[in-house]
Amino acid sequence: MADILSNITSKNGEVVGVLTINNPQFATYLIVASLLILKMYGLILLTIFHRQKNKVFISEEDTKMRGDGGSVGTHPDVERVRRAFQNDLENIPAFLFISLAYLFVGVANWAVHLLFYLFLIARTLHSLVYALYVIPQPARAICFCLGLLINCYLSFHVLVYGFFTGYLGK
Ligand SMILES: N[C@@H](CCC(=O)N[C@@H](CS)C(=O)NCC(=O)O)C(=O)O
Repeated sequence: MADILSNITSKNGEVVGVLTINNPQFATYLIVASLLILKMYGLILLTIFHRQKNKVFISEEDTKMRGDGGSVGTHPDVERVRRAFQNDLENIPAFLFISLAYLFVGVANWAVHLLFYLFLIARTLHSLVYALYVIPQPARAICFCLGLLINCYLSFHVLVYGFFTGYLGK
């Protein structure tokens, strides 16, 4: 294990464990993961905002919470944010898992920082151009593809590492 971790050093230059807080790679994971989750909750809040604004609710009992009416139904603004959230669900949980596994591969700090922050930027922009500002394509497709490429790269790297190091001991 020591050789895997030999290039993970803290700010003081000491070799640190993968899942310790003074490992800058793990710190980046914690920061990016929590920001991504907060971003997803931002979309949930935006869904609630559009439901309240347009008085369209998901269940009968919700319509009775307001004195001024409302109905069970949907609205294009609500559906747009829900699609953005659904797309997050298709991409972010995979990142949360594979990026954590990637920390065990033992790569340079800059690679982790670059890939993780790029993913955060790509998914944040995806939400902004899809749910908030409705920017014409290919803006959303570019953001999506960047996130997808990073997830695929991380998965491939972890796969190769798992195979060669785990199975073949190289
Ligand atoms: N589940 C997606 C798969 C393809 C995908 O994620 N495309 C990106 C770039 S065009 C996207 O933002 N799709 C919109 C969406 O998932 O609502 C879909 O049906 O579109």
